[in-house]
Amino acid sequence: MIEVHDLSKRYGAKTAVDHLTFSVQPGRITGFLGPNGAGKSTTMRLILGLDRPQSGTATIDGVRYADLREPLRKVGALLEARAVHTGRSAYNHLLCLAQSQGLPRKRVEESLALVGLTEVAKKRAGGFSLGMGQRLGIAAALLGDPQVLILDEPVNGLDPEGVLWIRNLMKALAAAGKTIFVSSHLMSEMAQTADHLVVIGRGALIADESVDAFIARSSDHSVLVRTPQPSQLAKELERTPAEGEADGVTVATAEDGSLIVRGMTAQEIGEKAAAARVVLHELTPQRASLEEAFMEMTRGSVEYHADLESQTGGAGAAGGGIADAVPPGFAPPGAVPPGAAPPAALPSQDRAEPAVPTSGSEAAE
Ligand SMILES: Nc1ncnc2c1ncn2[C@@H]1O[C@H](COP(=O)(O)OP(=O)(O)OP(=O)(O)O)[C@@H](O)[C@H]1O
Repeated sequence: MIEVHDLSKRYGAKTAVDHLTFSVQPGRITGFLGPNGAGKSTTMRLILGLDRPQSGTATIDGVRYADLREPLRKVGALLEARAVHTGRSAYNHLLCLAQSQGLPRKRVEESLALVGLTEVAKKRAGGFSLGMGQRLGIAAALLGDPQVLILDEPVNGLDPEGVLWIRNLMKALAAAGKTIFVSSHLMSEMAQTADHLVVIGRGALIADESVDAFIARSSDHSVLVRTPQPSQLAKELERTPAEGEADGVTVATAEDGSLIVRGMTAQEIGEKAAAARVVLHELTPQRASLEEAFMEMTRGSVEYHADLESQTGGAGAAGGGIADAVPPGFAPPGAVPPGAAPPAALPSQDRAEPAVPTSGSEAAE
């Protein structure tokens, strides 16, 4: 189990992690979400002892990472994708890591097989594609057959088959009782993978709950209604509520003529329709997607808004422009938010040196 208690980290005037408390339980996949710059990577680095917090603690099964006797047997980590600059073969890269930790050579072969790199094991890792580099990083994380896995954006650079592979791998590991803590920007992927979510914004905790509870808590609940008498039903639903009835009901008409009702349950709508002798062809509660719930819940915590208005000549406001397609707070791949250089590129005076290599690709450099 990972336990984070009252953890805070500042870089100069910037608070990257703000009194964060949560725990990550074994036997399930915990997704770690937050807008760009929310502090996810910093939190993971703090858990892995790669940065020193100003206050608070982060422990793995009650022990700080730096105090773990055999860290790779306890925790495997893949930090955010970086280029693999190694002239070593994938095999030798893993072998160096294994030897530094007293792990048997057979774990190198097993890990390579697990991530599907056996055939290219003798090839120079520096020549690997982003996806192959990710697989190598995951092989390094799995080397010590650790109880806890910390994965920062593991699907980054993977093709659909690779995404499916890592999803199934994480599910199998969680089912085997391991603790899986994984960050991702891909909400649809997280919705299919995670059992539990820890959501942060501007370094502070926004949610620590199941995916279902998180979605249910987002305010966008609506019911889709199909009826041959839409205007009669809309009038019924929107009329001044009687004592004890739901207030603030809104009814919108979709392009296909169906009604989208907010502020009432499907049951209430059905009963009103029956009382008014309105025929219903469909009555379906609409569940927000994880992406919609995430946008709703993190709206106040998004730091980096792209200035889409100026790029689209205001088309965003009118609908149908780029602004409609790109969620706020999500920079395009490779874009660096203003003032937010990736941690790897920043001066290292504020970082503690890792006691042992933790992340795959660059660890043995
Ligand atoms: N070494 C550092 N020096 C200065 N500021 C830093 C450093 N590392 C992170 N930050 C800042 O701390 C904040 C949190 O960054 P972090 O990389 O942890 O966020 P994140 O949630 O992982 O973001 P993303 O989703 O974009 O990867 C950002 O504002 C970032 O600019």
